[in-house]
Amino acid sequence: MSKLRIAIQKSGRLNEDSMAILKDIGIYIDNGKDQLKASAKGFPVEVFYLRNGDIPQYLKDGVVDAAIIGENVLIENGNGIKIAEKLGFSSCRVCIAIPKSAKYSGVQDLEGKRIATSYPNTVQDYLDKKGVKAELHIINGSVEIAPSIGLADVICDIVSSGSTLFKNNLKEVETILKSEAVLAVSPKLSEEKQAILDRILFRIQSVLKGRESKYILLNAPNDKIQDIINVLPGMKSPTVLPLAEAGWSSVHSVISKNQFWNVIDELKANGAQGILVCPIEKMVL
Ligand SMILES: Nc1ncnc2c1ncn2[C@@H]1O[C@H](COP(=O)(O)OP(=O)(O)OP(=O)(O)O)[C@@H](O)[C@H]1O
Ligand SMILES: O=P(O)(O)OC[C@H]1O[C@H](OP(=O)(O)OP(=O)(O)O)[C@H](O)[C@@H]1O
Ligand SMILES: [Mg+2]
Repeated sequence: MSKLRIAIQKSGRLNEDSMAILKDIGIYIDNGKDQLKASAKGFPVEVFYLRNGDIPQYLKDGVVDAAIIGENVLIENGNGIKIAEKLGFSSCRVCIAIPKSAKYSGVQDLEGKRIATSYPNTVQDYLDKKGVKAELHIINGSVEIAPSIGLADVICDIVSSGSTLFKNNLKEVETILKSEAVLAVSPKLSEEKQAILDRILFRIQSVLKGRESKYILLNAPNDKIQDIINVLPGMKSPTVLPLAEAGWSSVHSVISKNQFWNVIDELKANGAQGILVCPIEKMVL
């Protein structure tokens, strides 16, 4: 039986979360140090440890079938590669930044400027769309230093917290795109491998739904149960169980992680007590 070849970043920002999601979907690998390829136990998958920047070419050539990769790298260099799922980690944006002291009134101010970047295709596409001509300088790292050493007037690089820009006396003036880690798929995927990928996608979706949800349990007087149910929609409908103490019930439900703090006051106002909020490992719908 053939195995699905999945590439993940060998080391860097995506490695740890990529390993974690594989583990959460039941793909266990013995990742000995310096191992570049490993077979999963009990599942038809082989994991390849590669440089993030090299992965698009491997996908295009069908050397690997799928990969966990930054969406920004696919936009830069991934024509024809499809995204099967957004994975919700390594969120960042690709931005244009200029020295803090420089004036900026719009994208036309980039005309004729020297722009240092590791993402030349992304920047060129953006400039073409805006009808601006500039000179690109391609560098592979420490892009933010370029203006202070006189290599460029402007940079285009990844921004997350903004602290690298701040430390280098730069300010963000344009956001070109937003990115997060994604599961990308080779255009050369066979039908047999598509079936393995479908099983993986189903598992990933269960893990992602679990990550964004919480299990909530609370106690409330019976005459308040309907009000509480109205606040807590749940997956289908909440479970209501009688407590040993007469006149009281326990309500169990699932709630979006982001909704919880918005409804907590309403729950308390409706007489909820002993509220427990627990993580959900997987959610199969
Ligand atoms: N500061 C950041 N915050 C959040 N995500 C980031 C940040 N910097 C990069 N990323 C995301 O993580 C991906 C990997 O970044 P990282 O710096 O680890 O590797 P790289 O040097 O771009 O690639 P390679 O594996 O080829 O060396 C980027 O493509 C981007 O999607
Ligand atoms: O907005 P921030 O939170 O400061 O993050 C942005 C920085 O993170 C990335 O660099 P990284 O640390 O990955 O170093 P690298 O250039 O060696 O890849 C990116 O290239 C920026 O320099
Ligand atoms: Mg980096």
